[in-house]
Amino acid sequence: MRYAFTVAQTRALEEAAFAVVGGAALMQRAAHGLSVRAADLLAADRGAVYGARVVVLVGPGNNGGDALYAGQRLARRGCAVTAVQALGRPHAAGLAALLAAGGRLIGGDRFHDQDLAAADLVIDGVLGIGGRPGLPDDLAALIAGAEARRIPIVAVDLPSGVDTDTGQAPEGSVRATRTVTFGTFKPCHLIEPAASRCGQLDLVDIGLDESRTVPALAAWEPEDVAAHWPVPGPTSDKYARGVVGVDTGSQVYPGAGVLSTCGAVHGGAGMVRFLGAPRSAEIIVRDLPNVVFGEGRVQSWLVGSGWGDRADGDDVIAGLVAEGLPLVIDADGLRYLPAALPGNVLLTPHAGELARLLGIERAEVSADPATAVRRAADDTGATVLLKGATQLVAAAGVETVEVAVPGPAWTGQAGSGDVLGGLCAAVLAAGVGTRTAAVLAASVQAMAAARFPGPIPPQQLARHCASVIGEFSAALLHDLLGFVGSARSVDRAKPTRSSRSGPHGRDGRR
Ligand SMILES: NC(=O)C1=CN([C@@H]2O[C@H](COP(=O)(O)OP(=O)(O)OC[C@H]3O[C@@H](n4cnc5c(N)ncnc54)[C@H](OP(=O)(O)O)[C@@H]3O)[C@@H](O)[C@H]2O)[C@@H](O)CC1
Ligand SMILES: [K+]
Repeated sequence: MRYAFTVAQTRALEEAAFAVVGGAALMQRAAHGLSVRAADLLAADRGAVYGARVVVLVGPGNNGGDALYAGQRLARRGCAVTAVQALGRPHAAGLAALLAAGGRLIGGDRFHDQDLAAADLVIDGVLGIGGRPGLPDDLAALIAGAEARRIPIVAVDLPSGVDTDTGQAPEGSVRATRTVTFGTFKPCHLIEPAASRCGQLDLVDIGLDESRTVPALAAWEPEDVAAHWPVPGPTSDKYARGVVGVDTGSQVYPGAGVLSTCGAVHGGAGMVRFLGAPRSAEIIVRDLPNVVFGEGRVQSWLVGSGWGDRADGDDVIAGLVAEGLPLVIDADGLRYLPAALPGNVLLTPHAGELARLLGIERAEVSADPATAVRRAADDTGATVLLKGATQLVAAAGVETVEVAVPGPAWTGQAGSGDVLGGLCAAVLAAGVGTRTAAVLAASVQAMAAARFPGPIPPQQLARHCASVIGEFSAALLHDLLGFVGSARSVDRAKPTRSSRSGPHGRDGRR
């Protein structure tokens, strides 16, 4: 699990550490970690650190200070280091240290694209957590030149130009090969589009103590998903695995009914009851013969996908909410919400649907998705899974927003959301809590897309989800019985106390 803290939280953590060791010591720790990772990159790329030509883009704050002190260390290891005054006046002590080690400083107006031609590495120390989003055009053009020449770029703390707390990345923000961050992750490391501008992420321990601060984000990793997936035990029957009731699809959108059922089946439900559109049922009976159609015992419900306009939408949802079972409300079902919902109701909007729910523009959701999803949870009382490039889950009254394992954009296609609704309902039927179920389902779909990338139709991707889930099971059998499952490739880590509820208070309430 990776935890991220906002700028305000990071500043408070740094203040506390300052009081113990002083600001200069923290900067030296940061610069040391940065220089070691920059040197590793140089050694890997060109076989040696000695003799490398390093360009350090320096801004006016401590981010530039970190970069200058790292430049000093690289100069001492035999690199030719040129600091470029990219923005404002550089950190005075850091600059003096670099110059004393043999580095040099050039004014930004005297450094041009062609001067980059010989560089082996660019260090981006323009802006850190004190930065406002966006970079001046001439600086953005210089950075674009380094990217075009495929010169590796190491970002100090975060890629300059991005919005630290929201993950927005205005045109011209740095796209790094590697980002070396200090103390804690920040939201921009985990939320798109900034996250993919970080390249490889490294966290340097500078001695911050975040254990008593509730994180803004908790990002799941594949081993967390494997450790929390509800794998059936030796005595589990279909009711232990869980029965999903599905009321989806319509005469106009029969496919959504089929795909949501497909998601529930391949997500591991013990049984799926389809009670949705007759036209969907005609296809399901042929393609998924294990699905049943009569009323009966159900442990979670999935409704809304492919409904279109539905005259009894309000009544259906009100009735299921009153029943009290875990309930997934997807797509068109989101148009029929009662005023207040309990936390075991999971809403699965994409950005446009979330905007409609909140009565705001889609662009506002995209500008700060973590705030939007948390507000939706607080306003409705439900748990909310925001689908999209970064999949976020928020529960009412809970400060920390969960981030699902990211995957390739191949899941961005019609039908993916229907399958995801089914996956969510399957995990809920197995008895997993709503927030965790939503993160597990979104993560497994992303992991399947990462394992089997390409333009794969959603029903086939659902089958690949089943393969990924099967590996969690193979890992568990290995642990239980001591044999090596042939398909084992997921490293199954036992959840630690801290990853379940721990010091970061994943269940922490405001
Ligand atoms: N604190 C610590 O303990 C540690 C901190 N560390 C390091 O410090 C970094 C944070 O340092 P920082 O606070 O000095 O902020 P930083 O981002 O370097 O620059 C702020 C300056 O930029 C300016 N400016 C902003 N946006 C702009 C824009 N778009 N265009 C133009 N100018 C803009 C802004 O101007 P102003 O807002 O005042 O007008 C201000 O002058 C952090 O990321 C980490 O690398 C590590 O050493 C570990 C210990
Ligand atoms: K930076």
